Amino acid sequence: MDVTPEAPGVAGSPRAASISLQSIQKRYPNGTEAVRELSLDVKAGELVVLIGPSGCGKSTVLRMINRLIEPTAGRIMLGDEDVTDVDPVRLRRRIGYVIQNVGLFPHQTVRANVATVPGLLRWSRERTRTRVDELLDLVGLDPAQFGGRYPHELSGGQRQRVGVARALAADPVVLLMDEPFSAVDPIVRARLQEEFLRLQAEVRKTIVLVTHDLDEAVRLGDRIAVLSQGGQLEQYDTPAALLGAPATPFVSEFVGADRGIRRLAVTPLDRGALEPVPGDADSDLPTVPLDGTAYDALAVLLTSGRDRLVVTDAGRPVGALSRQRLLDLGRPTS
Ligand SMILES: Nc1ncnc2c1ncn2[C@@H]1O[C@H](COP(=O)(O)OP(=O)(O)OP(=O)(O)O)[C@@H](O)[C@H]1O
Repeated sequence: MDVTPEAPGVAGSPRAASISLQSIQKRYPNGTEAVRELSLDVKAGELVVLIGPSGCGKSTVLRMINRLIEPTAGRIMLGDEDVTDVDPVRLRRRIGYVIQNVGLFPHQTVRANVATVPGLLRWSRERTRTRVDELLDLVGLDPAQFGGRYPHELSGGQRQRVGVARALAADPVVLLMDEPFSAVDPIVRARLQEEFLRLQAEVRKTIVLVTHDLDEAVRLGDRIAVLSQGGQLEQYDTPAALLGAPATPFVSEFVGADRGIRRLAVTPLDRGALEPVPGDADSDLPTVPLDGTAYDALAVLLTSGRDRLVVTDAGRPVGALSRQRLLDLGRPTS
């Protein structure tokens, strides 16, 4: 099993811990088996997305990790520590949690909201203040401008950023996010996702994120866990592998007919997949840089109306791609 127990954080930020769910189960008193038996390992610093149809148990899995829901069976490890029976209140101070409508306290300022967990941990006023300002900066909100505002004085996207800052305030080793971007419109959402990826590159937390949006899963996830009813794990793979080789008919169906296009967006332009630059190539063939994706290349072909392009590295041609070759790259192997 390829699990890193802990990863060093960057400049001043502490570790991120791996998560190991071992045969966890949740059966409600009314007999509903929300999660029958699920085992899942998340590496330290990895961003894993849980996706699946409504009611399949995604939120239940997430809330079992911070014990907002008590598992009826199974074991949960954070790094090397078995936290199955650790006091849930203390556990939650090590685990950030971001939900759909953020759940900011409406009568507290942005600063006070972000300072919630440092307050519980009895940090000094000065340490808290420094940390809160640092986090507001990190999520792209000027502390001087936004620190004293109340949640109703913010846009949806800004509230969302405060939610993320609050969840990161006490340097949690794990961040759990339940549909964090679904309450904002698609344009704000795409921008938040992009900013969030930049933030994650900086803080490198272990993140488990629930979504029902496959594009979001593909864009954000290092790995994606596809669940079906009862928290059954259908496939756990990188976005490219999931789209390229769905492991079960359920996954095939779930990722849908347009997975070829989605797959192109996560397929790098590999030198090995390129065709030779034709000797008679006319010099005005469109170009795409080698560090782009197959999707970028297809977009160039479609907008230029040509059926071949040249791939360049530092401005020099290193190969060619025909439209057919590109479409083959998006074709599943199963
Ligand atoms: N308190 C409860 N008592 C009984 N059954 C419950 C309870 N909470 C959730 N369930 C059931 O457990 C199953 C899993 O719910 P869960 O909220 O984890 O699904 P989900 O995949 O997150 O769904 P969605 O995408 O719709 O949010 C559902 O069938 C739900 O009806």
